Amino acid sequence: MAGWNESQLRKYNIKVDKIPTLQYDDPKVDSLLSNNKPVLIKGSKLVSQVLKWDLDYLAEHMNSICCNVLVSKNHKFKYYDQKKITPNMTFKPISRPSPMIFSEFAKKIKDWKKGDSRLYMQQVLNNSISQRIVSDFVMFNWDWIMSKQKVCKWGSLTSNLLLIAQEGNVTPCHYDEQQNMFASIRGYKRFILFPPSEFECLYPHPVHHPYDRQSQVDFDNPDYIKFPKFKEACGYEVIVGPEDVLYIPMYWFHHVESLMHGGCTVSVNFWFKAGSVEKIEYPLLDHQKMVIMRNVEKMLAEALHDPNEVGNMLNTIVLGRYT
Ligand SMILES: CCC[C@@H](CC(=O)O)C(=O)C(=O)O
Ligand SMILES: [Zn+2]
Repeated sequence: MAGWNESQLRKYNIKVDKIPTLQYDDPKVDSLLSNNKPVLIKGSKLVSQVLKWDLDYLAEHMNSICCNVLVSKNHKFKYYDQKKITPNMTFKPISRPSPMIFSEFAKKIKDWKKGDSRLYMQQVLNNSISQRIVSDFVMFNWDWIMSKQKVCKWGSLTSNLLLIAQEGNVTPCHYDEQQNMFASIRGYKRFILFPPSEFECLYPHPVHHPYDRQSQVDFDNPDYIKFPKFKEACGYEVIVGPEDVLYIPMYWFHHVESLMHGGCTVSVNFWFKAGSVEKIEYPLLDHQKMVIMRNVEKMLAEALHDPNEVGNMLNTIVLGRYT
């Protein structure tokens, strides 16, 4: 019945459990959402009006729009923050931005051969795209998604990213600081999610590194010497297909891949700001501890006036005293 099979998944040596799959009107959906627990939601019809968004349709209606496209020498598209690249830093990312007009992107995809650089379009949807795309966009099931935003007391919707990936593309393991309702329009994507409690097993880069929020572990070839606890990482796996909506809680790590031999995937995400916490309760939640750790790194870098001094000071504080 499923439109995919195991041979289309990349092989990793990671322990995974399942994520609950529920119908959109199941009352358990709201309790999982409100408790920052991932859930795959079926039947919401969030993007049912845009299932026609395939490469040809989008090329026809976005033809000359210049879009944000990433180019990678391999299959991984590891995001980096350009603002964190300092002049005296030697930073050589594998994937880099290469803006191009949609028709050029579509042509490169069609003509793509093994060995060519891979492409990944990640374009913010706004009203400057094109009349037709805007008129499709307003047909999303906004009543439903806004009702979820309300019941979970999330903050404002910040952006919708239109994601067009080649089969086999991977977004390596990272976390985001926003709530995410991820909708699949075409194709199948495999998600491996890890709760904030797995922080110690995933070794995110330092906050001041361009790869802030990204795991240092290469899932294709993990360095168990540098990252020994990665062996103990426990994740959750789910395949997201057309019309499915996956809730990715803020601060949950996620690895995402477009299934191999499955053709291009088209997805749209809905990023919401976190809600304002009424009052802090103890014990703290794991994601709140990630926020505290981020603030400690930021504060120390500020006080020391040099991000490279932060590690030394943290070691001085901890080694032989807290360990
Ligand atoms: C740039 C966003 C990419 C996306 C993962 C993917 O679909 O490849 C993701 O990580 C998210 O929606 O948070
Ligand atoms: Zn993400």
